This record gives sequence, structure tokens and C-alpha cells, in this order.
Amino acid sequence: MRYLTFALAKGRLAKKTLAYLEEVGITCEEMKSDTRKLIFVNEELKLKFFLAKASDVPTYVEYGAADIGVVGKDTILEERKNLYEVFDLKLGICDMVVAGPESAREHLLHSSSIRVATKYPNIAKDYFYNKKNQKVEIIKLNGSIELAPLVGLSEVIVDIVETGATLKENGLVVLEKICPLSARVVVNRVSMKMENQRINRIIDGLRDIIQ
Ligand SMILES: Nc1ncnc2c1ncn2[C@@H]1O[C@H](COP(=O)(O)OP(=O)(O)OP(=O)(O)O)[C@@H](O)[C@H]1O
Ligand SMILES: O=P(O)(O)OC[C@H]1O[C@H](OP(=O)(O)OP(=O)(O)O)[C@H](O)[C@@H]1O
Repeated sequence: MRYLTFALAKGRLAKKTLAYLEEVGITCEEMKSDTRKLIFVNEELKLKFFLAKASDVPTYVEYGAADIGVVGKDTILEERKNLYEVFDLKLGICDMVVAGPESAREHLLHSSSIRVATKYPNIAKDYFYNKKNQKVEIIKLNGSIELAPLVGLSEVIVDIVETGATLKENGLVVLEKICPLSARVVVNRVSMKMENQRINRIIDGLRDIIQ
């Protein structure tokens, strides 16, 4: 039997994803230890696991380097890879929003000369260009997005809001909601056909514990 390979997003989602997998009998003790090792193997179940940067998970799965991945819907929308999104794990629940100072609300409604800072340029383009038909300038950043309107880099941002604490502490508010987000299980298109039974057994197990 060949190994089924899982690509998991390191960071926020990793711990909870591992806890869910454990509940359906998929364990990888080694992975929980403090190690620099990148690949972990469960010989008994013929499974391999690796932790990758969240934004790279769809790439590993599209190319078949991983059969299954767990990653945020934000990353799926941004990376636009060719894969099956099979299941909502209902963890890492948050929203993609347009945010800024209250003073940007009017500007956002009427002006086209708006700058939007974001880690998610494709999501921002899709929202402003396709859904709203509004020509804005999109500026790509890699983190601490809330800084942009505070220092005059942009009028608004497109970013994730979970508790709202970061926005609040920086005097910003949600101006428009783009979409809800949560972690999803994604599967390589060929693996879905070739390993259908094994993959469906895992997905059914996860579905049972979440419902
Ligand atoms: N408060 C939150 N902020 C950011 N992401 C969140 C939050 N709550 C849940 N998530 C989800 O967790 C995923 C992983 O977030 P995490 O912060 O670990 O990585 P990242 O910010 O995408 O990557 P990196 O920090 O390496 O750029 C996100 O893609 C999103 O789906
Ligand atoms: O609504 P909240 O609960 O405050 O969470 C939202 C914040 O968390 C994320 O940032 P992250 O911690 O990933 O850091 P980053 O800004 O460096 O991406 C996101 O980009 C927001 O800044």
C-alpha cells in the first residue's frame, strides 16, 4: 500500500488540525515534539505528514506532493489552485473584511482613488474589480496590515478579522464584509480518484466528529 501524504498549515491551524486527526485515530506523536524534522511517518497507517507554510499548502496538493491538505479558505481563494475542496473543518473561523478608519467609509463609497493594502491581492481584486466594479489601487503587504492606514500607506485594508481586537486597538473598524472563512480539507484531483476509499474514510471520520 502506498503512503497517503498530508500537508498541514503550520501556525494557528496546526494544533487543532492534529487534535481532529487524532480523534479519528490518525496519530503522529513525533509531530507534536519540538523538532526541526519536516516529515513524519505513521508506518502502521501508511501515512506521512508534513507542516508547510500555510500559503504553500495548496501548491503541494495541486502538484500531488501531498494527497490531502488542511488550510484556511482565505489561502484557497488567494492561491487559486486546481484542487478539490471537500470539507469544512469549522475551525479557524474568521471573516475577510474591508477595514479602515471610520473616516474612510464615505471615501470607500464614492471614490475610485482608493488604496487598499492587503496580504490577499487576489481576494481584494476579485472583490473590488469583479464584485463591486470599483477601480482601486491594491498594495501587497506581508503582515501587520493594520499599520497601512495608520501611517498613510493606504486608506483601507483587506484582511482577516477574528475577535476584532487588532482593529479596535488601532482605531479601525470593519467597513465591509467580504466573506466568512474557516479551515478546509483539500484533496489532489488524481488522489481523489486513485485513493478514493482511503480518503473518504478519513473525511467521513472527520465529518462524524464535527457534526
Ligand atoms: N486571527 C486570525 N488571523 C489570521 N488567520 C486566522 C485567524 N484566525 C484564523 N485564521 C486562519 O488561520 C490561517 C493560518 O493563519 P496563520 O496566522 O497561522 O498563518 P498566516 O498568517 O497565513 O501565515 P504567515 O504568518 O506565515 O504569513 C489563516 O489562513 C486563516 O484561515
Ligand atoms: O481580529 P483579531 O482577533 O485581532 O485577529 C486579526 C489579526 O490576526 C491576523 O494577524 P496575524 O496575527 O496573523 O499577524 P500578521 O498581521 O503579521 O499577519 C490578521 O491579519 C489580523 O491582523
